[in-house]
Amino acid sequence: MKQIIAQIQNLSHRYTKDWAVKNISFDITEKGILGLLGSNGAGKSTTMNILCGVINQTEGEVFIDGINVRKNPVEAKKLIGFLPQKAPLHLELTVDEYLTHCAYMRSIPKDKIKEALTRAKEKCGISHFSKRVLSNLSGGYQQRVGLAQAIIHNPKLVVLDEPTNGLDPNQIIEVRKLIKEIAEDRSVILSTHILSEVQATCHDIIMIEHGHIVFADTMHAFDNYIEPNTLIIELEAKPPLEDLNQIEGVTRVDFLSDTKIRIHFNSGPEITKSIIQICVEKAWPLTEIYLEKSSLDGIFAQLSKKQTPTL
Ligand SMILES: Nc1ncnc2c1ncn2[C@@H]1O[C@H](COP(=O)(O)OP(=O)(O)OP(=O)(O)O)[C@@H](O)[C@H]1O
Repeated sequence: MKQIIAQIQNLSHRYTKDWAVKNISFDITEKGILGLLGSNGAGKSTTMNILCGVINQTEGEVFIDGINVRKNPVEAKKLIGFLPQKAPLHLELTVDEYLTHCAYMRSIPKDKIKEALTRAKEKCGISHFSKRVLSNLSGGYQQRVGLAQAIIHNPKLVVLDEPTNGLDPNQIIEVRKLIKEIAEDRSVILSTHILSEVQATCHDIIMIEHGHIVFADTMHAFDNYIEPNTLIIELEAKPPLEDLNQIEGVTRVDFLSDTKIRIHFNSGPEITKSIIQICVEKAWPLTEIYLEKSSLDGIFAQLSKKQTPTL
């Protein structure tokens, strides 16, 4: 059984009148990446900031390796590395100057700082930029420096708030790869509003909406749980609408062009068989058929109709 490194118990927080998060509970297991997925304003940053002891929660408790973050923040923070949504970089410093500053802030003994810098820089692929001023690095490399400061003290848990936000597609791929490498030695929790980010990097997923957990399980369970409810077909000629509407399970038909059609259905994905069958019967030359992945909004709509499993 996997060891638990962090426990979030009945966590609630309100800044003013409304609850930003309400009664959230989950565990973070040792090693691997947990994705916290939610749309803007769902409560991801609030949860992360409480987890890292940046703000104190209104209710509930957070334990890192058994240490209560609210009651013993100094000890708890030694176990956590944090890269907030806006990386806390000092752009006028060189990589070495900045990471040395971070090492001091993390109370790393003076004689261990060089070793800590070398290890973090190697892990994050920035050793060759040691003397480079941060403002002269690309966004992707600045984010690597942000990740290096998060692991400078070799924490057991690394918390990353929207770590690929604002990066270009190539930088996103590189940073995701690096996050996976970082998670080989420790636990990582990352927040994002992009489903594909979680699918590309995480083993477990927690979906949060309006401050509540709406789904919590493995990524594998999530992929099996979320069923597509639209598919696209492409034919060589326009088929009669009434024939498509008569297929069992079809709820709506949208013509994207004369020959490309989106079919909404409320039965299982086996509806593809019925569609192929009617194409054969009616001699409609079918050139393409595929199930569409649900959008985040679509998934939230599906989840709200189903009973939600939690970790
Ligand atoms: N300092 C604050 N004062 C008042 N309300 C806040 C504050 N910070 C966040 N909120 C509110 O709390 C709720 C949750 O915000 P939070 O930033 O945690 O969401 P999020 O999922 O991280 O969204 P985003 O991706 O946009 O950062 C939102 O309604 C937000 O407006």
